[in-house]
Amino acid sequence: MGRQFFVGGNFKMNGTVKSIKEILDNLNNAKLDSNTEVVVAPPSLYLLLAREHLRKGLEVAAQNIFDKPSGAFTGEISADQLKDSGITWTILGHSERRVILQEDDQFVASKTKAALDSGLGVILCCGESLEQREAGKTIEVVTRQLKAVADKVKDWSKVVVAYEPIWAIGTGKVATTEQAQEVHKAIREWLKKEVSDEAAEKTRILYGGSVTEKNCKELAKQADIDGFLVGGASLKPAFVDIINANE
Ligand SMILES: O=C[C@H](O)COP(=O)(O)O
Repeated sequence: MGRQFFVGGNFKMNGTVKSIKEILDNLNNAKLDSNTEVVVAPPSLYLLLAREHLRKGLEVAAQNIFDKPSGAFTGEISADQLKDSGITWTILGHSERRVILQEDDQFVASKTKAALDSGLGVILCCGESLEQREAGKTIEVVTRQLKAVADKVKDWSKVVVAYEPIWAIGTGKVATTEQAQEVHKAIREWLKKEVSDEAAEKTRILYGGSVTEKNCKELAKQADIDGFLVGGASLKPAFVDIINANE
């Protein structure tokens, strides 16, 4: 299909100056598939360190932004500030923020619009809970999350969708290749129907949830899996093998 493979490393709230430099050095010194776009997302305190330390061609993402450009918003960071610091991507709508910090679809959509308006790329996360999956509501939940964004954003050229079933995140329970491909295909069909033919053809759809160097190759073979958003394994040297899963 010609979509460039994309692998994001979401460090979440992990790392120290020392350990993050070690992870970045490991990437800097590795032979990485030149056809794969690589983005790492350290905690916000370490974004500049990552930008300064990472070799050219490897990009840095924030794990979140606020939807206003500047002002009295204690503790928040804007898309413009990220751009100013050489950060080119942000993750948005991660389930940990949706669930623990109670971010709703509208807020995620508003932040996605703010990020895109400022020229950032967005890794837009979606995914269902185990309860929703067992109730047969996976596609309904995922498309509802995406629809809130589509209502505000028409140009999806800088959006990468990350499908992350909540029950697979950090649990060691990876979705089967069939489960993942089924949802990715449904997301692509939804993009065709609700956004555009072009968005359906070009939007990368990543899988996230207990991806490791062991399961990544099978997942990468699926027609609609265009890469991964990796949590725990992105902190380990084997992250390189996941980046190279599509070789
Ligand atoms: O953003 C990454 C996902 O939440 C996956 O995390 P995990 O690879 O630790 O399961």
